[in-house]
Formats: sequence, structure tokens, C-alpha cells
Amino acid sequence: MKKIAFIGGGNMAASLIGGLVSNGWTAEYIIVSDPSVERLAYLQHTFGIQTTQDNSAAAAYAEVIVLAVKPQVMQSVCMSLSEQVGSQLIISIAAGIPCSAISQWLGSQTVIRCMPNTPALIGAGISGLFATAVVTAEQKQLAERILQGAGKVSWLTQEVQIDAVTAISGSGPAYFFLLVEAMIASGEQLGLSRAVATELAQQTALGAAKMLVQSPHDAATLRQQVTSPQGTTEAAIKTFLNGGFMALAEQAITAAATRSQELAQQLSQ
Ligand SMILES: NC(=O)c1ccc[n+]([C@@H]2O[C@H](COP(=O)([O-])OP(=O)(O)OC[C@H]3O[C@@H](n4cnc5c(N)ncnc54)[C@H](O)[C@@H]3O)[C@@H](O)[C@H]2O)c1
Ligand code: PRO
Repeated sequence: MKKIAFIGGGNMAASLIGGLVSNGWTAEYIIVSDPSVERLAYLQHTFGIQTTQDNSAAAAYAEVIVLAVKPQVMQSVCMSLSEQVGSQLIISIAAGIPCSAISQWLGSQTVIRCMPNTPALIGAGISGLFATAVVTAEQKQLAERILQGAGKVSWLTQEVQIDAVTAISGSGPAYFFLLVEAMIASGEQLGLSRAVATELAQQTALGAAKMLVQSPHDAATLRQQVTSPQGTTEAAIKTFLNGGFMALAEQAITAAATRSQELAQQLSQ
């Protein structure tokens, strides 16, 4: 078991820490640094881990450093840690920041870039991972063990693929939440109470997601199985498709990937 430091203790760090602890990682081997005293108190209370406001102390303690601050502060955080970084494995979860920038700011080549997603909080996430050439097979295994508590892990062969991962699974939960918001609003308009519309939409999302992962059929077949000829589903699906749903979804997801590339250009200069 390795000592892990999380630099930044926000939502995503808490999701990953929750996964680690519930998978049996010793809480005393995890330290998190964050400027917010309240946040640290919450993390300490919830997971029993060590906490500090001093990023350098956390980095010096650890064998693995997980960079979990917002992309906009990553440069200053990394540069202030360069003295403490030696042989540790670095795992960055920041959107848009390339390994080359992190290596340059920290003075370390041993970098894995990772794009998790918020279902990590309940162990149902998926992370896309890219390792630089110097990262060993053993270090890749260690990164997998750290991230598996949060869900599945998928290795990428080219760093540029992280932009697509960000657009599909990183941002993806928000697309489903948006559809559920629209379903609840429509349910209310059609005369249901908000509570009933919410329960119907939530359980439908859960059932559909479970079918997607458990059924041998693909999404299109599952959709066709709900859609009776000239029935109610067909009326809705036709309205979606005639309104340009497929093109709009592709446009939206491409916008996320493009934004990931833009962040990489802006934040790594
Ligand atoms: N939320 C997501 O869906 C998601 C998904 C994948 C990747 N990410 C990436 O994860 C990273 C963290 O995102 P989040 O959603 O957890 O954000 P967040 O705002 O919840 O967490 C960021 C944390 O960093 C702390 N912080 C700020 N300045 C700091 C400093 N100088 N040193 C140490 N800590 C500092 C903040 O107090 C905060 O607790 C981002 O880089 C984001 O791109 C987020
Ligand atoms: N949340 C981050 C963003 O919106 C990265 C993927 C999900 O930028």
C-alpha cells in the first residue's frame, strides 16, 4: 500500500478518496491538502484521512501525488511543489492540461493524465488514463488500483484521445441530468406533481442505464424494443429526430472536446 497525497480536496478528490477507503486503502496512508479548513474538516470526519493546508507537506509525505485542483490554478500549484517532487508518481485529473505542461511545471516526467467522472462518488465512474513513456507497468497498475475504487478504468494510447473522453464520459453525466431535468419539467406540465415526476424520471434513468450495461443488446435495439409502431414512443422519438437531436448532440459533444483542446492551449502556455 502506497502513501497518496491529494492536492485539492474538492468534489472529485472526495469521490476518489471515497472509492479508495471503501476498497480498503488504509485511511492513514491518504493525506489531502486544501486551503479550506471547513473542507478539510469534512474530509477528515468523513474518511478518517490526514489533512493539511500545506500542499508541500502533503507532497513530501506521499509516494503518489494526485493533482485535483481546478485547471486554472494548476500551474501555480505545480510550480510551488517542484522542490518536493522527486520519484513520486504524479496523477493529474485536471481537464485540458497536457502531461508536457505538468512535467515542465513540476520538473517530473512520471505523469499519468486521468479524466474521471462524478459517478466515481458512488463507485460507478469511468476514468480514461494516459501515461507518459517513462511510466512503468508497475506504476500503471498502481494508478489502476487507485482509480478502480471509483469505477472502471480505460487506458488510452494517445494523449489527444483525452479530449474525446472528456466530452463523452467526463462531461457526460451532465447530459443525462439535463434530459432528466427536461423529463421532470414536462411531467409537471402534463399534470404530475414534481415529486411524482422526479421519481418516475429518476427510476427510468436507473432502469435504462442498468439495461444498457446488463443487456446483450445495443442502445439502438433497446430503444426499438420500447418503440411500438405508431405508438407513443415513436411520436416522441420522431419529434426528437425531426428537431435535429442527433446533429445537436454531436455538435454539443464536439463543443466539449473543442473546449478541452482550447483549455490545453490556454492553460499550458
Ligand atoms: N467535476 C467533474 O466532473 C470533473 C471530472 C473530471 C475531472 N475534473 C477535474 O478535477 C479537478 C477538480 O475538480 P472538482 O470538480 O473537484 O473541483 P472543486 O472546485 O470541487 O475542487 C477543487 C478544490 O481545490 C481546492 N484548491 C483551490 N486552490 C488550491 C490550492 N492552491 N491548493 C490546494 N487546493 C486548492 C479548492 O478549495 C477545492 O476544494 C479539476 O481540474 C477538473 O477539471 C472534474
Ligand atoms: N467537468 C469538468 C469541466 O466541465 C471536466 C469534465 C467534467 O470542465
